[in-house]
Amino acid sequence: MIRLQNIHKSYITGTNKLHVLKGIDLHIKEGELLSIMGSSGSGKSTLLNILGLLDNHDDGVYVLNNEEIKSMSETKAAKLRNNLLGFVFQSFNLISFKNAMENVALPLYYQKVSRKKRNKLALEYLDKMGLKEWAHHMPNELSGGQKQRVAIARAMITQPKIILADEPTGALDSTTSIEVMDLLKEINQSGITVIIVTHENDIAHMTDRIINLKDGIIESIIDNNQINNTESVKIPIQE
Ligand SMILES: Nc1ncnc2c1ncn2[C@@H]1O[C@H](COP(=O)(O)OP(=O)(O)OP(=O)(O)O)[C@@H](O)[C@H]1O
Repeated sequence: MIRLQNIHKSYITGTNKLHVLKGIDLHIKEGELLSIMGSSGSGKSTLLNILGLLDNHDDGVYVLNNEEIKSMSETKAAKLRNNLLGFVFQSFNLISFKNAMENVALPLYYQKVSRKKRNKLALEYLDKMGLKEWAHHMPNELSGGQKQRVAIARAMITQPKIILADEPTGALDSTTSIEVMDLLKEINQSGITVIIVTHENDIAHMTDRIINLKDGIIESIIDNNQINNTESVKIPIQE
């Protein structure tokens, strides 16, 4: 589903060049639940933005769903982004003057789906997230966990194959974090690939694999399924 080969990314500010990703090699299988960890500034969000086609890599090969990204036009990349990917953010990014149903329906507005159909679908997705009664409430009337579930419903309404979540539990207390993770796990069990950036060990250990980034390279990969099934712990990176 996703193959990264020797991905590099630098940011240039004024006369300074900051080399953030220094050769990332990674293969993510369809249906995987994966987390990316690493200290602040290690390049987690940069990597997620590249995976989500929100930013370009400078060098290396990125193949998404059998298509190489670098040689792709911006229009094609936007189409792929809209059809294949769903995004969830730490700060929920809900529109404050639209109710929960309208927030969930928004991606379908851009796909020119009729108001009646998009509201019907939004209600279905809110129902799946256990939020049907909250459909007509404004974001400021919802708890953090409810807001994140609305944001997840919004990410799911276009039926993406991959969900990219940047610190989805970063603004939530621990009980609510587990609830949101359980929801993302359920989504993953329906066959959707889920990639989560997190600072929290507990959250990362709920995923299949943990990618540890350090200074722009993958320092180690932890296979949680192997840990659960066997004695194996860390898989060293082979250069
Ligand atoms: N658009 C940009 N322009 C210039 N520098 C940037 C830009 N985006 C990120 N950086 C820098 O790149 C480095 C990596 O940033 P990134 O956000 O990927 O790290 P991170 O691991 O996600 O950090 P955090 O955990 O704090 O969110 C940081 O030093 C950051 O300041």
